[in-house]
Amino acid sequence: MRASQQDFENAMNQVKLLKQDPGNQVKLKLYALYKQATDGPCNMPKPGVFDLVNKAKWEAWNSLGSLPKETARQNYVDLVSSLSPSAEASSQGKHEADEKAQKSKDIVVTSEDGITKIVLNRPTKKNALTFEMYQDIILALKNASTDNSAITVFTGTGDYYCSGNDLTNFTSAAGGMEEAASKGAVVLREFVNSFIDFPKPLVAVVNGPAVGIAVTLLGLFDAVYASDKATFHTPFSHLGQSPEACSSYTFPKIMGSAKATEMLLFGKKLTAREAWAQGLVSEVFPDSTFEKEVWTRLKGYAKLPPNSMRISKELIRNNEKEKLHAVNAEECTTLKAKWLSEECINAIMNFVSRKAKL
Ligand SMILES: CCCCC/C=C/C(=O)SCCNC(=O)CCNC(=O)[C@H](O)C(C)(C)COP(=O)(O)OP(=O)(O)OC[C@H]1O[C@@H](n2cnc3c(N)ncnc32)[C@H](O)[C@@H]1OP(=O)(O)O
Repeated sequence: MRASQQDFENAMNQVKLLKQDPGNQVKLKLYALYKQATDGPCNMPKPGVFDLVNKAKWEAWNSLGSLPKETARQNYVDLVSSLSPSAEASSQGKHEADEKAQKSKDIVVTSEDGITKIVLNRPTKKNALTFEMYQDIILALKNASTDNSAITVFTGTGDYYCSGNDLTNFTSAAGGMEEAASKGAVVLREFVNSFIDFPKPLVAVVNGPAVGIAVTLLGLFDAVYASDKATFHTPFSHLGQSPEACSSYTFPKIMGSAKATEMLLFGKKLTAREAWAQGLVSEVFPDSTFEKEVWTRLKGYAKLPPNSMRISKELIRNNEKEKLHAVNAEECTTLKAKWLSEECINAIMNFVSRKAKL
């Protein structure tokens, strides 16, 4: 299969997220493939003998000769995927990769009865998502996409499903807001991409209130089951932010633009029944029987022929995958700028200094 422009852009983002320096040889190879994929064969004059760095880069690029742009793009994507954290894990064996995700502090991953369960496990902070948790979820989804389970389910521990992005992601970053915003945009893009591309049925078991990105992501799930104690709140304007997880596209499509506006612009909080009436939730259950009813049902669904479910999902998702990736890219760029705005910085500071909650 040929790497698309989107795959290429994703790979470029992944490079920025590498935890380990891949070494100069690999970096030169990445540079050369990138130049070949974007500019074509090297026709620049060779740098002088004392310009060591640029000379090494030139030589790496020039060594690719007339390699076609598409092949260079594919080779770049392959090389990055062999370096990415998930690939690092899978190259050490699938079992170890699963272990890595399962050992994660705030995300618990289990697989049983044909269901891979990804549990947000930070109840003292209402399951707010740290940068580390975003990365762990990316890895857990990558593993779940190829494990033996038929369906994958997200849920939360404690009284909340998830209170959205951990607002201290921005205040505790060593390099300050600028660095946090740049990192945030890259992490967010890859995180949302992993939901757009997830190949198996993805189900949310919303055990309590959901806030921010925990709500917007639901537009990318295949089914959403909610306790009647759950609420759905996207206070982006209150936070000086803008929508993410493709909700600027999925929400108007799911509920119509008038209802989407109330949520995404005015921050209207919905009850579970309102969210059901607007098409965001598949079914609402009484909290007293929620767990029992939902898991019984999901265990039944997990016995359906997995390939058939996968192919049906592919038919549905493929119609708009490209659009979703484009929306995700645009939302991340917009958010990166918003995170550096006075409106947003003030809102986050007010939360952190305990002056404001939602
Ligand atoms: C990098 C990718 C970014 C993607 C962009 C995503 C955007 C979003 O998700 S926007 C939404 C962000 N979320 C919020 O604004 C929620 C903020 N939290 C609250 O307003 C409240 O905590 C609450 C309504 C969720 C719960 O209120 P309450 O029941 O009164 O409980 P506490 O406030 O005492 O919370 C307990 C504990 O948890 C901490 N906490 C809760 N949510 C967050 C959060 N989102 N970020 C950081 N910390 C959170 C809260 O500070 C308390 O901590 P302690 O004081 O240490 O006990």
